Amino acid sequence: MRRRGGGMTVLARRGPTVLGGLWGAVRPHAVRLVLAGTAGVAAELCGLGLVAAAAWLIARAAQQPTMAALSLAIVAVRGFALAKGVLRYLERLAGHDVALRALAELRGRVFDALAARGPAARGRTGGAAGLRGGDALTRLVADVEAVQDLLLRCVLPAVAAVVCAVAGVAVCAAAVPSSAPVLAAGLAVAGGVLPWVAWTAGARAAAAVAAQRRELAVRALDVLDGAGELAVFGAADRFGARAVRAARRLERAERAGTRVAGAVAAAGLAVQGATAVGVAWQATRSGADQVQVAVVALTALVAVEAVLPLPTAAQRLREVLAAARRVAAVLAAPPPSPRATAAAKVPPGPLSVELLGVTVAFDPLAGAPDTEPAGAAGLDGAAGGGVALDGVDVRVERGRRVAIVGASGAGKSTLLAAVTGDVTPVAGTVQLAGRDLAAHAEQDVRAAVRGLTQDAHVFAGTVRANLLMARPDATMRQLEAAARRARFLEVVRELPDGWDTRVGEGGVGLSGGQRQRLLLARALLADPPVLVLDEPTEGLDPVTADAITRDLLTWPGGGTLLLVTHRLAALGDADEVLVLDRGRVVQRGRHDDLLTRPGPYRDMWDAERLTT
Ligand SMILES: Nc1ncnc2c1ncn2[C@@H]1O[C@H](COP(=O)(O)OP(=O)(O)OP(=O)(O)O)[C@@H](O)[C@H]1O
Repeated sequence: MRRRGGGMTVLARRGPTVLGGLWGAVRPHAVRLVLAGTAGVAAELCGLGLVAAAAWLIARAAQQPTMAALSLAIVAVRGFALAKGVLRYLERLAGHDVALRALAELRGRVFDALAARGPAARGRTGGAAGLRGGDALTRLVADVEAVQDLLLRCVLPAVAAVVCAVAGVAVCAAAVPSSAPVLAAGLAVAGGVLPWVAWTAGARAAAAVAAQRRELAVRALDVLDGAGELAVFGAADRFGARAVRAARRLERAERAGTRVAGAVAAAGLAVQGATAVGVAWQATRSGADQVQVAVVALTALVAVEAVLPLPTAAQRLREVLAAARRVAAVLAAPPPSPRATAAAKVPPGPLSVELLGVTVAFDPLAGAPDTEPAGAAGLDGAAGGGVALDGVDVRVERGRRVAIVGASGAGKSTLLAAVTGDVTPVAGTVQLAGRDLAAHAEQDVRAAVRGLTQDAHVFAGTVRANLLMARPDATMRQLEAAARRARFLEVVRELPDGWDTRVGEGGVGLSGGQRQRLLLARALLADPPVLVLDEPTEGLDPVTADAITRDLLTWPGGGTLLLVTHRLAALGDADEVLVLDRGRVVQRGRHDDLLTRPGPYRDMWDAERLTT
């Protein structure tokens, strides 16, 4: 359950769990952290001692005592001044050292946590972690980086401030006891009230800035990505003006945030001055001499100064905690579906695939499969409301070639994702070669069930390397055979450097159809025991598409084939056609038989014939 709310109480409730998740990364460097903290505290104390000793020295010197009476104070001033510089340097050195080490450790842990979840956590269909690619990257880079500020800008300054404040009160209490409560009150305002104001008011300002930043990003992307269409429709000026208005709103929000920070900083200085004056006044009233008054007044100045960074730390803490919470969520997420300790061996050759009452539900907002059991998730059993597959029962015998068709959004890709293990059903099981997917080692399943998904990627490199990654030991003959079947060989021959032509980022641009044929050739070269192909002929002309589909369905040898397609014309050779509608198998059989019966398949067939 997610709870909204601001204020320090929220930090108190959530802090331990969030910080607990991060402590693991800092713990190996705890000694360095303690060293940094000690050096920081000692530097602040030296600053305090320096001012107290200097104040005493100046005030006492005005009374023209003997040199011997001043010598100890002179040495103390020199000693404190030198030590303060050295200790401050040590604190910076050790603090940054521990922060960077913890950062590297944390980044490694987040990476391991993401990697342990496998592609399911990052792919198109999301996964148990529910992270999309961009989100995963943000957590790995920006969020982890923000967490280092927790040490450098929040924890270390806070520790130094508290110790310095206590020491300041102790010095005042020793010099003029009645001045100590005045200093304590000033410290409470500067170190308690002002950080709370910064935390509360800063949150509102930060939320406004974040909202306006998002708004500007959306507007700017509209203008940049849609520049062509906007020019055609004569709407470029209108959209440009909207982006400019969003930029102005962001500027106003940022100024408001800066005003808050400025006001808090000014209030801090005012409190510092007022505390010093108040302490001096109280000391004078209680009959202290000139030297004592000077010592307590300057001590108060330094003690309050030590807590002045706290409001800024509170503001930063709010941002850092949000990042820390996201990082902790990655670290604390439960491991992927449990695998059997003694994984069953995947047999060689074509494999049977069976779905038994498989239901897959997506959280419509998060874009990740819901992993709650069906009852707990409140499913009503009907498709819709995030249910992509609804109790699907299908058995595909080994070596069979099955086509899966249906309207857009019917659940075809989700069915393939369930078979590859990229989504975890909320109910039912998927079996490979008669055993649950979970009974096999994950890498064995990935090696046995693969092919072409909708978000397959062309990598930056040569055409040859792009294909060989599916089967590094493939011979030239195998390479050419796969390319020929995918109608990609003719494309290779036209390319400037043939197989050695560079494609992908920074390479030769491939058309949508050429890219699709490359990806299909790669899938065919892999030749896995279960080949899953999601719309392999998308973007190709109908004649080529049908020829490829016919080849896929009739080619001798090869593994079990699950083929998602929108074209029905070439499905006469499929062993079976499954018709999906809103997550359910509503028809199944051979192409010719299905055409003899009224139903969705014949409707789709009629529609296809009309359009071609
Ligand atoms: N990552 C996701 N997050 C949320 N909902 C999803 C996600 N992936 C699929 N869905 C939903 O699941 C349902 C089935 O989607 P799926 O991609 O399986 O359909 P499809 O039949 O392959 O469609 P198409 O032919 O358009 O590719 C749709 O309602 C879709 O919105």
